[in-house]
Amino acid sequence: MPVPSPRPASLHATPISALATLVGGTVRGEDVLVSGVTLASQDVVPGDLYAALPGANAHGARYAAAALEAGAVAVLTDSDGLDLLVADGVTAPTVVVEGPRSVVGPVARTLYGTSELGLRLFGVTGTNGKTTTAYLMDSALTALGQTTGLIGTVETRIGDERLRSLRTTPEATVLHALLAVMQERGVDSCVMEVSSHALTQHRVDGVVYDVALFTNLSQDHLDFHPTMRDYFLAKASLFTPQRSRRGIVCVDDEWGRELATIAGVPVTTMTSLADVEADWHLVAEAAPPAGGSDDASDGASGGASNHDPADFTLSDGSTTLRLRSALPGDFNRVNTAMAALALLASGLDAPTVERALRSDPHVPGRMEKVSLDPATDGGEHPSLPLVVVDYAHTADAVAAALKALRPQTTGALVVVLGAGGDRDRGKRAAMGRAAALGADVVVVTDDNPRSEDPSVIREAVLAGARDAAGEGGTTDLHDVDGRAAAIDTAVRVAHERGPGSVVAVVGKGHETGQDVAGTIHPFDDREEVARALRAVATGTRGSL
Ligand SMILES: CC(=O)N[C@H]1[C@@H](OP(=O)(O)OP(=O)(O)OC[C@H]2O[C@@H](n3ccc(=O)[nH]c3=O)[C@H](O)[C@@H]2O)O[C@H](CO)[C@@H](O)[C@@H]1O[C@H](C)C(=O)N[C@@H](C)C(=O)N[C@H](CCC(=O)O)C(=O)O
Ligand SMILES: Nc1ncnc2c1ncn2[C@@H]1O[C@H](COP(=O)(O)OP(=O)(O)OP(=O)(O)O)[C@@H](O)[C@H]1O
Repeated sequence: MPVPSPRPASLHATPISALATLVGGTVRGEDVLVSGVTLASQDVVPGDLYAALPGANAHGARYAAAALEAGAVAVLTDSDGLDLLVADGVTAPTVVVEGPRSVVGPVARTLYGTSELGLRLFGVTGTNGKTTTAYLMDSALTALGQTTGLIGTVETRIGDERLRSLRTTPEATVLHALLAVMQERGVDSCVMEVSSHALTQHRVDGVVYDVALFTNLSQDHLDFHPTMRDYFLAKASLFTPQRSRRGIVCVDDEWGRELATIAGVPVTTMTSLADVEADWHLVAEAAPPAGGSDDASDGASGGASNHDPADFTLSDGSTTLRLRSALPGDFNRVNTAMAALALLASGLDAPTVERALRSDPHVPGRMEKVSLDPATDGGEHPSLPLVVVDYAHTADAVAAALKALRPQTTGALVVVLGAGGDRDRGKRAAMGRAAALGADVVVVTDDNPRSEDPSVIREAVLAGARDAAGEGGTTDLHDVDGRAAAIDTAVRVAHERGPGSVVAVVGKGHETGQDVAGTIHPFDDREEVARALRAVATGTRGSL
């Protein structure tokens, strides 16, 4: 998949003097026309303005010469950046403004003509559930015949064109260009994930969401945000008139409840908890009888839609929607309900929303079932365990994923997990604890170790798992160096523990690479699971 760097066909060449006036800056040197803007020297298109921003590693002014070499015709920077340009002998026309990161959005909006968006824009934020909710909405809107755009962790999509996402939420320069291209291609609605990093770094400035959604908040990203409150306030900034028109807030956790009281735009609240006040209540219907529609051994590879139908109602006292979560787990009912309320808020009526959400979404790496294909893998293998690949990488998400799989487990529930290196260290033990409390067997292994020693990360996860023993957590813990070996171990153990065993491989979901010491090695949990299943099937063929 190509990296997203599309530019709209119609450009709004603008003199830098006009941009300086727009952002309250001054021009040094000649007034020139610019037709695009980028903040990465590697992405310059001739005629661009290069936004040289102060960074954690370096000041972007250090890359101005490279940007000009690539065809940029002017620079936007702050006074520190100007000093660096002078020191480096760079004499290009320059717009000087303090806090340049915060003006990149409005500049991009002017150059790409995105101030009046002719499409409906949804923004989803929260610690967990952004990708899933965005896919549910995208799939519902597509089912209604709309042309959709999607911007998120897994991919960026404009209609049928798929682009690789570098981040959950792109830089403002890329975002405005994407929205302009979507307008040109007749996209009706775009659903995008909005990360807390993006909100803090002004990546979505200059964009106003028709509907903003908040799913939940739990510990994550404390390597970036000093405290949970800072993390919360970053998320809350989406619910202000500069950034959205209205909000849908899940008030299942206390952060959602606080957000509903401080939001600067009208919000509709939703809860799945009986004792919490909200505009809309989600009520789960009785689970289908055991052995009902779910079939752990059916053959299709991938896709999560073969799980229990999990019907539920969503009611505000006068209107009741009857909905079905195509994905397992209580939390996916919440995601489906959030999607439903966002669609209602965008003007669709209740029967249309019900119908649209009946489509079967495929959400890559989110509770995605992986099994062998009978056509290519030598027929049915009914004794193999059900294996689910999921992106749970917070303690809350690990607990929720395991809770969702427990009802489908009549043997042992085995989990494979690790924790990412160079990221929030505080969540490692909590993830281990959640794993030991939720599963019968815990296989601790490597996630993306990045620059850290993988054994040190595993030990932190294991320490949390061991601590849970006093609270009834399992003591069946394994430390396995290497994720492929860990998946093998888990599949083998689950198979040995007998029919009805389930394996959850969590943490990397849709990812197709593993970052070890700065090198991305090809690695896809789903492929590794299929390989491990095949090995067990082959090794035990006589008994299958
Ligand atoms: C922590 C963080 O978010 N850092 C972002 C920040 O980097 P920085 O301040 O360290 O930048 P820097 O490396 O010092 O470089 C300074 C400037 O020089 C520019 N530069 C740098 C090198 C070069 O060759 N040419 C060049 O022009 C850079 O584009 C930058 O503008 O500003 C850069 C652009 O200005 C971002 O690319 C960068 O995102 C990094 C790559 C990143 O990984 N961010 C992650 C953590 C992130 O944003 N994640 C969230 C999802 C979180 C989640 O929910 O899981 C996301 O939205 O993806
Ligand atoms: N509403 C929810 N509440 C709690 N956990 C959830 C919820 N939705 C999904 N999860 C869990 O969190 C994991 C990540 O889900 P998803 O990718 O949808 O979230 P996300 O917010 O996009 O995360 P990220 O930004 O890290 O990609 C899932 O694999 C699942 O285990």
